[in-house]
Amino acid sequence: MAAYLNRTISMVTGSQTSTPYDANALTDTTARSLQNAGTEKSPLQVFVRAKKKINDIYGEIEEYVTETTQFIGGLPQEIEIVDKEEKELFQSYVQKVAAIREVLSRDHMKVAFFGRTSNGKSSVINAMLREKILPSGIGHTTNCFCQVEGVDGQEAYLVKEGSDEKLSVVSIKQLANALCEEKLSESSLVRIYWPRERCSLLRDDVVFVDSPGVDVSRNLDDWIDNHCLNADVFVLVLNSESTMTLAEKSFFHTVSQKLSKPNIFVLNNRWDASASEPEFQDSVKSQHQEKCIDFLVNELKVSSEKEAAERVFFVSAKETLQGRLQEAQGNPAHLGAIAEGFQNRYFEFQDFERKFEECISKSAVKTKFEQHSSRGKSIASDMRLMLDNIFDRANVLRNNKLDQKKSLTDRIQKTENQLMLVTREMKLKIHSMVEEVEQKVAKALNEEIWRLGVLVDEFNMPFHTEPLVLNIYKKEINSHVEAGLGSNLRARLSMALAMNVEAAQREMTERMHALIPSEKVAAHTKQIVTRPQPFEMLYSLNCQNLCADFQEDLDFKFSWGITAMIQRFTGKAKSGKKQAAITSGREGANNSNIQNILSPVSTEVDSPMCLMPNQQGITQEQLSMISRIAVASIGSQGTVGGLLVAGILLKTIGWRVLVGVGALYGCVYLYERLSWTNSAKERAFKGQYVRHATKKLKMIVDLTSANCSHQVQQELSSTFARLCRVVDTASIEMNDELKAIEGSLNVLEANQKQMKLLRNKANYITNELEIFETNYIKAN
Ligand SMILES: Nc1nc2c(ncn2[C@@H]2O[C@H](COP(=O)(O)OP(=O)(O)OP(=O)(O)O)[C@@H](O)[C@H]2O)c(=O)[nH]1
Repeated sequence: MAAYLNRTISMVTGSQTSTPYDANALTDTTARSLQNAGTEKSPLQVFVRAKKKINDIYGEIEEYVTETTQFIGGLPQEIEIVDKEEKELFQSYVQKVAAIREVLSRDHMKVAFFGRTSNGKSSVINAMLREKILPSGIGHTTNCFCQVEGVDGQEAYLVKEGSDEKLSVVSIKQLANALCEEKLSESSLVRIYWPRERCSLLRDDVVFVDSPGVDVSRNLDDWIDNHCLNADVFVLVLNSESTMTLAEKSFFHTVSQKLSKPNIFVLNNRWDASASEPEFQDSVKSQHQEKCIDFLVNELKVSSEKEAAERVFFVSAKETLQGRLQEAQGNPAHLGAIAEGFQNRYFEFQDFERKFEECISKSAVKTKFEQHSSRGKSIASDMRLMLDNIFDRANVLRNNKLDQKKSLTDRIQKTENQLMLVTREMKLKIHSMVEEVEQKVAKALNEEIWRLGVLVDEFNMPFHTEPLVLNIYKKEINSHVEAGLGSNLRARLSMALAMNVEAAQREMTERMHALIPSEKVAAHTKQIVTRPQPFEMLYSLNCQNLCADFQEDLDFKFSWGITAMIQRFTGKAKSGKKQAAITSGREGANNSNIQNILSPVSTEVDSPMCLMPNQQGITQEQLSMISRIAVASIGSQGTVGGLLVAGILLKTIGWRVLVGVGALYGCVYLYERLSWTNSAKERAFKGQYVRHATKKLKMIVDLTSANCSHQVQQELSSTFARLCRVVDTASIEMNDELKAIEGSLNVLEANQKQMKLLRNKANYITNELEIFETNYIKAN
């Protein structure tokens, strides 16, 4: 081993100063360090390093593809920037990379040996492996394809084609037996796993394929298809004792047809035989050399003449193996029965090995890793392209979302401003409408009150002074007046008012709808609870309560009686002043007494009119009392006075005139007394009622008009409030929408950031592969 290393180093460095045997003098440590140096400088290390590097890069690619696929798969559904097909495409890249990594892990440098039976193919492999692994012997020993490859651990085993069973192999004899145990098809493959540690070539991932002799089979096409297509180097093992046969030539013709420029080495084996005839050695060698070069250059056209000269060797596998086995035991290689010229043949074998290593390493790196590298670059570029597309789509979506956000923000702002404006305007509108309604109702009610007499005259229920009947009459006349007034007011006002209210509501609705996005108007309009019936004004006159304190006075009163006269005179004098007082005090009276008047409780209290003082501080009751005293004083007490008055009158006017006047007075009295019938009483009742009701109704004009205006205000305010709620709901929805858009934007931006990162990673991977190609493929 040490000698081999020494020579290898000499050949690599070009130094010829030390002999192979000088290595014996080297210490173990020096030998080991040389061995390491040799290993590190071995051309096979290029493949080993390249394999490690491309494996590392593919590890990164796998990580990258997995990360990207997970990222794409995890993109939220609502962000519709990736469809199902794309996700599946990304997923397919994970599988592709896994498959490439699987192939990569199995990538090795493969050398296949072909030649006629017994040319020494197995012997050459054994010599290269420095151990007798494959059985060799006279006759046809290799009856199927045998692939020798390294395996971790100490145990050697073989696996036959179509089986997973590991058959343990300890010795060569066992292996030979195992191979012969059953009849194997000549193109079937037996894999022999040999501990890597026992052979540097196996450690460096070189796989050896031994074949049955090309002269024993006609299925050469199958051989090539099954075992040769991924071979990096072919070694044609010839028997230097004879010439190249047609079978050998035709096999390699087929190989060169199926593969583009295969790397072919030609080993003229058994060259030790030439030692017995040294006089013909050179001429035979040059003949063989010429033919082999011609075969490679002119027939197969796989290499130039210069290259071909470097690929033809004259060796002795048998001797080399023997020498190496001696070395392994610590003996010189030449120990034992070795023919003349061993040293040169041994050197030539080593030369072959070095060139073979250079060639196979270069070839395998190029054929295997160049493909992986370009596939890796294409995967990275595909991923980057897909990410670019998705990124662009995300950008379009983001710009859309930004536009949406802007228009929605503007819309919300505009809605808020408009809502304030419309609210202000609607407040004014409602206020003016309310005032208008108040005025209209007051005017209409006043007019109706002035026409109350007509309404009362229309009441034609039979009248009777009997108290029970009179009570019913009063109730009915109250109802009649209430209903009549109500219907008159409705006829005059309701239609116009309702139309005004509806017009105002329509305007409100239109103004408010203008604040809601058009697409939402329909949905929101449904939410507005519309009134089942159109707006109708209620005039709560409640005459029953209002006139509950009405007290009729149906006693006969002589119109020329003293009391009536006093009342007439005092009434005329004071009527103007009284009317003014009532008008000016009405406001205050209304405010203080109106609730009492309208409320049922007011019926139980004394009539305000009964208690109302006149302008001189005398009540009606007091007035009546005075007139009664005056009559009584004349009728009962004043005999003297009466006589005195009569005497004065008699003396002044004359008794005839006095009697005439008295008779006339009596007639008038009689007339009035007789005409005080039921219908006269009814008229008197109605007159009194009209006066009373007019007085009472005038007191509630303001309240009624205020009540009506309040109804309008209520109606319009509630409509406006409902519309405000609708606008508020729409605003809330718009705000929610805005939040959702902002959320989507955040998600999009975060995803775009991640996409950029992944794109950069793809660039990094491409860059790594470029460097790999520069260092390992273009440098070769
Ligand atoms: N003298 C001499 N004999 C050799 C040499 N190489 C191989 N032999 C012998 O030739 C015989 C056949 O060798 P193998 O290695 O089995 O030849 P092979 O091409 O593998 O034969 P098959 O497996 O039958 O195809 C064996 O007896 C070897 O010892 C050599 O370089 N010189």
